Amino acid sequence: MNNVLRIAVPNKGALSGPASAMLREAGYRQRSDGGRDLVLRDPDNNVEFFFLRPRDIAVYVGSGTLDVGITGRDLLLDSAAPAKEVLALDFGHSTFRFAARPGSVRDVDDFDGLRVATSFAGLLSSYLTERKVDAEVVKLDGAVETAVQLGVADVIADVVETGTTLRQAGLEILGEPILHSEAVLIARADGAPVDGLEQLLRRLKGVLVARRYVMMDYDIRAEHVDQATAIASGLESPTVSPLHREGWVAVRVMVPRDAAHRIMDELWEIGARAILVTDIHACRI
Ligand SMILES: Nc1ncnc2c1ncn2[C@@H]1O[C@H](COP(=O)(O)OP(=O)(O)OP(=O)(O)O)[C@@H](O)[C@H]1O
Ligand SMILES: O=P(O)(O)OC[C@H]1O[C@H](OP(=O)(O)OP(=O)(O)O)[C@H](O)[C@@H]1O
Ligand SMILES: [Mg+2]
Repeated sequence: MNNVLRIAVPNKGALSGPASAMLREAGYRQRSDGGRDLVLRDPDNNVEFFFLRPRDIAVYVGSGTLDVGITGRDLLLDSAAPAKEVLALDFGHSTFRFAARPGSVRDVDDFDGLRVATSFAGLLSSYLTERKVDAEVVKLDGAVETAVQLGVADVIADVVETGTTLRQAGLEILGEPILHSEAVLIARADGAPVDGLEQLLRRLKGVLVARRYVMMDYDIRAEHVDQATAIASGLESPTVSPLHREGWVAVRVMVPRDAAHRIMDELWEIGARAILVTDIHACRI
């Protein structure tokens, strides 16, 4: 029997709900909505979940206290913990950006001598060093946008999702994004083997595919299959089965969810009929 896989999961905040939803879709036990358990055992799957602050997760995983965890790429880099990203999870997307009062500062290269407030001091300091900018980093815990108004900083560097918080604080984005972030699965940086990690990865990749793809079935005249396959080629290769109706075949193919309607229109144009789209509930690719 393998060792129990110990998985760190965000206990609150923007990543908490979506992380639990993804694990549930991957077949694991999770806390009920609003649940406050700190530890949850899932003996059927030989795993244990530890609900922790997302900012601390890279520290637990980096030190080897826990085997793997789900956190934000920005938080992982900010921690400088010896942990590495093993899979991007396609939720919790955000950018990490500079903002200031409109017209006050033009570019990062003009930051010398200015005060930049952030709750991601590690991430910001490495960026400023890399860009050879000599600015003062003001470390705050949150509500960073208010720092400019209160005169504590000239510029802020913070997480931006919709940009609403910045606008409400009368600030404007400045320069290029420092980082594009999303939720990621992390493990120890030294790549030491972890019992059960391969299975967890297969399950999470299965959820990503089930979310991104749909199954498409259609009937078409056999001589048009090559043309149809050029429109929708599938992950591997489409399944083609004979139909009772002479000269026709049934085709089954996975297509990207966001392209499904365009593909249906194009298939229809070349003579496909009875085109059906269904969700993929779960898969292992
Ligand atoms: N709208 C958002 N606001 C904050 N963090 C976000 C948002 N969207 C995605 N994230 C990501 O969530 C992580 C921050 O989560 P965390 O739980 O620390 O902060 P939070 O959601 O702002 O919660 P809190 O209320 O404790 O500040 C980061 O990786 C960040 O990139
Ligand atoms: O671009 P938006 O969609 O407005 O989202 C980004 C804002 O949301 C988060 O703040 P949160 O409410 O978590 O407060 P905090 O700064 O205290 O963490 C984040 O720190 C930004 O301030
Ligand atoms: Mg926050």
